[in-house]
Amino acid sequence: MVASKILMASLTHYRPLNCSAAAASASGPSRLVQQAPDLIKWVRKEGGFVHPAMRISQDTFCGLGLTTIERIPKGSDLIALPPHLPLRFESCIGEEAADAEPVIVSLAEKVPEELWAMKLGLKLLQERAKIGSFWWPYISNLPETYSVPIFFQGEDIKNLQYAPLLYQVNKRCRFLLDFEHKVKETLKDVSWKDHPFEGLDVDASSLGWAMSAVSSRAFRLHGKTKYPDCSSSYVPMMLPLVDMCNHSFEPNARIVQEQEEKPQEMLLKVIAEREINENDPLLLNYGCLSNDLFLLDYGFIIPSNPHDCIELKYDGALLDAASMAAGVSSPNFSSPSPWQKDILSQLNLDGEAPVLKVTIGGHELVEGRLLAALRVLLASNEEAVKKHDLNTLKSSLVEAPCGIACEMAAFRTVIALCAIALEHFPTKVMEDESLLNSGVSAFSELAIRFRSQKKLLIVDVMKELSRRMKVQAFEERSAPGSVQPNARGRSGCNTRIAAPTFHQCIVNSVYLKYMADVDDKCSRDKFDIIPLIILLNLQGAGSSLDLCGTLCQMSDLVGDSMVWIVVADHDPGAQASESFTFTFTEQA
Ligand SMILES: C[S@@+](CC[C@H](N)C(=O)[O-])C[C@H]1O[C@@H](n2cnc3c(N)ncnc32)[C@H](O)[C@@H]1O
Repeated sequence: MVASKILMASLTHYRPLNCSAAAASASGPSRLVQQAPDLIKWVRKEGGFVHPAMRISQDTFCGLGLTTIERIPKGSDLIALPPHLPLRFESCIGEEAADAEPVIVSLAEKVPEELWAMKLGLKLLQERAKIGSFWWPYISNLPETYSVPIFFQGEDIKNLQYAPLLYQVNKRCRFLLDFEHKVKETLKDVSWKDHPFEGLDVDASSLGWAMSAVSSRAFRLHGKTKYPDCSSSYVPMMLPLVDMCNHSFEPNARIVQEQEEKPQEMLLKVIAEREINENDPLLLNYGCLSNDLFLLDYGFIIPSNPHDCIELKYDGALLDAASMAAGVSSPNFSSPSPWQKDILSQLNLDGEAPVLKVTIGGHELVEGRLLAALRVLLASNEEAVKKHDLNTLKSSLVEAPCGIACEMAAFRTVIALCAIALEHFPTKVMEDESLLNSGVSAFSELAIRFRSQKKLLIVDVMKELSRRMKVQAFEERSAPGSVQPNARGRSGCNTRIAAPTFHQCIVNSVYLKYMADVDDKCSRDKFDIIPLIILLNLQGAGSSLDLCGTLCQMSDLVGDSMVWIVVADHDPGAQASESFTFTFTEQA
C-alpha cells in the first residue's frame, strides 16, 4: 500500500509515434489530426448506416460523444457497420493470420493474454503508420493522448495511494518498456518492405498510445470463427463511430450483431435500448467494472461506482490482528485446524498469503469466499459449520448460518480490516477534498478522486456492516427467551479498558463493543454507533490519552461518526496486562 516503497515505472518522458505533445484541455485531448475527415460521412460512404439525427458533439466530462438532435423511439437502428469497417486482429486464434504480416503476428505472440489490447494495438499502429490506410479517416479522429495512469507523472502515480492499482500500473509500464526492446530487436533485421510500421520508430510511448487507444475503445464481440457447437469466439474490435459513445451503467443504446446473408459475415448495429430524447447523449455500458479497470483501461472513474471494491490479501496474521482489534478472543486464522484448512482450500484460500486475494465492496459487500472463511474460522465448533454447504457459507443473504455470535465476530473483523485498510492511505478524505479545492492538474485530480472514492467505499462498507450488526443485535434481543443486556454502562468521563495484548503487527488494538461504555454526557447523536473501534498504538502503560482531537478528525471523515481510529505512538515497553484510561470529551 505504501506508494513510495514501490519502484514505479512511468512513460511520461516518451511521446507517441509522430505526435507532438498534447496538453489535456477542458475540451478533451486533441485528435491525431486537427481537421480530421468527417467520420459520419465516411461510415455512410463505406455502406454503413448512421441515423440522420446523429451528431458528434463535445461532452463536458467525456471528450467527444454522440448525441441526437431529435427524439428517437426505442428499438430504432442508430448505427450499422458493414463487416469490413471494424478494425481487428484475430491472428491469435488462427483467423486472418494469413493476411496479417508475419512480423506483426510474431510480435503479438510475445504479448501476454491479459494485455490483449496490445495485440490489436500492433495492428492499429501498423495502420496508423501505413500511407493510404483504409482506416485513416477513423484513426485520424482518435485522441492523441489518453488519461490512463501509464502516462501519469511519477508523483501522480504515487498519488493513487492504492497498492493493487500501483502494481497494475507498474506492471503495464514495465511491460511496455520491455516490449519496446523486443520490438526493436525484432525489427532491426527486418527489410524495409517487410517492416510493419513503414520503417518508423516504435517506442514504449507509441506502444502505450496504441494499447490505450484499444483498451479505451475496443469492444469484445463475436468473431468470425465458428466452433463445432456453433458458438464463436469473442474478439476485440475497434468500431469506428460506435466508439464515440460514452459510458453509462444506465445506457440508452446497445450493440447487437446480426448474421449477414454471406456466411461468416456479421453486421454490427447500435440500437436504441429505450426512447432517446432530443440532445441526449448516446450511451453504452462498457461493463460492470471497478474503478481500477475504468482508470487503467479507459482513463476515468465513476463516482460511487456500485461495482467498485477494494482488494485485500487473505493473510492469517492480518486477520488475526483484525479479529483481535474487533474484540474476538484468540482468533486462529494463522493456525486453522485441519477441517478448517480443508474448507479454506475449497475456497482457494489455503496457500501463500501474497497470492491470496479477496475483495470488499461491490454488490456482495464482503466477497463470499472471505465471508465463508470468517464464518468457518470464527465458528464455535465444527458441527455448526459442517451442516452448511459452501454456497450457504459464502452467501450474505443467509443470515448468521453459524450463529449470531459468529456472524457478529465476522462482521466486526471485516470492519477492523476496513479500518486497517483506511489507515494505510497516507491522506484522509478531507485532505483530498481540500487538495482538489486548491486546484491541481488534470491527472492529479483523477488520481486524488480515485483514492478518495476507495476510502469512501471502505467507510460505506463499515457503515453497512454496522447497520447489519445493529439489526442482528436487535433481532437477538427481541428473540423469545433472550437475556437482556445490562444497563447501558457507566457514567463519568473516563472509561477503563483492559490493555490489548501485544501482537506482532504494528497496531495494537482495543475494541469497544458498545457505546454503553462511553460517557452518557457525550452526545448520543454523535456517538450512536456500533461498533466503535479504536486502533491504538500503545503510548505507555497506564497513560491517559485525551482522544478528543483525533476523534474530531475521524468523525469528519466518516460523516456521522461511525468509526474512530486513534493512532498514538508505539511504546514497545508497555505492559500488556496494564489498564489504559481513555478520556472521551464531548466535541464542541
Ligand atoms: C469509447 S471512447 C468514447 C469517445 C471519447 N469520449 C472520445 O472523445 O473519443 C471512451 C473514452 O471516453 C471517455 N468517457 C467515456 N465515458 C465516460 C464517462 N462516463 N466519464 C468520463 N469519461 C468517459 C473516456 O476518456 C474514455 O476513455
